[in-house]
Amino acid sequence: MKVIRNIVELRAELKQYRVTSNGDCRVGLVPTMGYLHEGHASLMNRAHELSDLVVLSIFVNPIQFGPGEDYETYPRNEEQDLALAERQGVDIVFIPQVEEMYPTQTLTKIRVSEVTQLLCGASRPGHFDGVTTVVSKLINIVQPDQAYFGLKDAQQVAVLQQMVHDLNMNVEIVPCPIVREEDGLALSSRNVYLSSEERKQALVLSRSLSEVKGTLEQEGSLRASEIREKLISLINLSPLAVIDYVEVLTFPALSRINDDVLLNHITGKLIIAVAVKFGKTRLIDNLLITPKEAVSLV
Ligand SMILES: Nc1ncnc2c1ncn2[C@@H]1O[C@H](COP(=O)(O)OP(=O)(O)OP(=O)(O)O)[C@@H](O)[C@H]1O
Ligand SMILES: CC(C)(CO)[C@@H](O)C(=O)[O-]
Ligand code: BAL
Repeated sequence: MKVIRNIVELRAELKQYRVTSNGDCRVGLVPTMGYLHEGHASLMNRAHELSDLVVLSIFVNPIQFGPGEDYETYPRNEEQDLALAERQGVDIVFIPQVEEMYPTQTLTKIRVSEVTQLLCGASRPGHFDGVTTVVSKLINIVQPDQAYFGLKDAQQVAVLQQMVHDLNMNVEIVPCPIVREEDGLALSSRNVYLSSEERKQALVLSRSLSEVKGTLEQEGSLRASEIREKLISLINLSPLAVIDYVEVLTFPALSRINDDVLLNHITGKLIIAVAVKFGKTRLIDNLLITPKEAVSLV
């Protein structure tokens, strides 16, 4: 496994690789902010299935954090990350410093409209501009055939798919399923911030989502507002939970659903997404469903 910290060297290494394989190789990019866990490992596994060379990037991207967010305290552990990457058979790990990615004042930003307006985009103004800008830079540097992202951050997947479509980027965004702890909590680097009581109560995210999934499977004719109300009352049973948002939207367009519409009349996918704060820690989780399929399970 090669650990590379600058762009010139990374480009040279990739060029060499492409020349030796006569261009007959698929390069896969797995962008992360480090503090790696089994959710990240699942992206690397998927990358080994579809790509021949796996490039992992580890970069805590300052421009996707808002003022007062946790950029400075975001968990970091390079040694542990390199051990996990090695175990996963990653070929190249790219770990740039902030000065390498943003050497002078950056005057260009990539902004996707509409799909960035609700959910995390509403709670974290400017966040997705930071994500789309850094992911564009990583795609330009690595020129991957595939780039792998987790559906824990489902809005991020929708935004990035829109971006590569709109900008004709020659890369496939590969969404990967959410990896959970045995008790259901979605893995997240930020779980490390939780106190033991907060960790127990954080289960309310996955449990309330499973419960509304069960309700949808049993009763087809529900409205988005009924799902939202049920989720809000379930989450509020946890005294430490402070709801940021609870939304039921179409996916990947991320549009609101008029309350005249019964969900079982919708043919496409829906996302039921929640963001909840426990103390200073903000956790997200979601469920992607196809209502017609959910109803036909009955
Ligand atoms: N539980 C998970 N299952 C699947 N993919 C995940 C999971 N957690 C993170 N990922 C994916 O890993 C990639 C890198 O995410 P990141 O480094 O921000 O980790 P994170 O655990 O999501 O951290 P954070 O606590 O900042 O949300 C993203 O594509 C993200 O969706
Ligand atoms: C995609 C990403 C690595 C960009 O910084 C980040 O948003 C993340 O970890 O999901
Ligand atoms: N995985 C999302 C990165 C962030 O919260 O900034």
